[in-house]
Amino acid sequence: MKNTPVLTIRDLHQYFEQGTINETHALQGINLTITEGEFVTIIGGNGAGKSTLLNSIAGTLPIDTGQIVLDGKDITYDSVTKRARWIARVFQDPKMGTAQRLSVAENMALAAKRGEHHSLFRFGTPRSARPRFQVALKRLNLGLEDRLDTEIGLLSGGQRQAITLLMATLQKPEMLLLDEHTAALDPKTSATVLHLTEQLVNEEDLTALMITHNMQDAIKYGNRLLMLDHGKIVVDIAGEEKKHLTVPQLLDLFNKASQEELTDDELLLSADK
Ligand SMILES: Nc1ncnc2c1ncn2[C@@H]1O[C@H](COP(=O)(O)OP(=O)(O)OP(=O)(O)O)[C@@H](O)[C@H]1O
Repeated sequence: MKNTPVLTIRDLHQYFEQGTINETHALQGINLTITEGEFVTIIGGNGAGKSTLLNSIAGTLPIDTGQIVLDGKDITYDSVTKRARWIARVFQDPKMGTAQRLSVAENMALAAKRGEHHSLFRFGTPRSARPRFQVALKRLNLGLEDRLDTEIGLLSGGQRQAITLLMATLQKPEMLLLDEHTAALDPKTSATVLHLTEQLVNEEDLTALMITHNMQDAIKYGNRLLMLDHGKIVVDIAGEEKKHLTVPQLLDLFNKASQEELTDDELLLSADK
């Protein structure tokens, strides 16, 4: 049902090296509710807290203060492994998220069992699952349905990210976290994988959170946009307002909301793409 909260974050604070001269207050009281079917893009300068936010949700960082509720369950103190039953994540590095020496089919078989205890893994590929994997791969339109027995490590970065994405959604996650998952790809491949991301999110009715450094992508994809600055959400735009947003308007919003003028070269370059 739409408008049902999937993820609720209450007053989340994250510190690094607390109490030392190097203390960083990386997340400064984040309050956020993401509802079913929302595809949220997150943008912000270097060090704004984007990865820290995703790490806090995924559980790779213990939370200093605050609460995280996923689909009604308080997961604030749950382990990464436990959260993996409900949260899928795709990283920037195409080598992460797949076992390089295993075949496409073997990787997909493991993904289909995401979140289950490792001792339950039956290594190898149940033959009965192969047609299902082929159908899923065909949707990528990259000819990968004929490469079920190819070692994943032999595929290109773009092909691997496409498969990782597919694997993340084989068992519908309650939340899909995309951590700059196209940043290591060339612009054309990045566009293909982003298009595929949108297609999967829409077709599977997923709830997703995607970090990007590219302002145009942040505007083009998804139905809600958050901008982070110094550990705070400074822009939160959704629906029609987001659809009609332009890069200069977004830069303007950022400069109005931010503690400092946007000087981040990477972000500016991305904006020009
Ligand atoms: N493990 C860590 N130890 C110490 N400080 C950290 C650690 N991880 C992040 N930080 C600091 O926390 C702040 C937020 O970092 P984070 O990586 O979340 O930013 P980001 O928005 O993802 O940046 P980028 O776009 O550069 O990846 C930064 O000041 C960073 O230096």
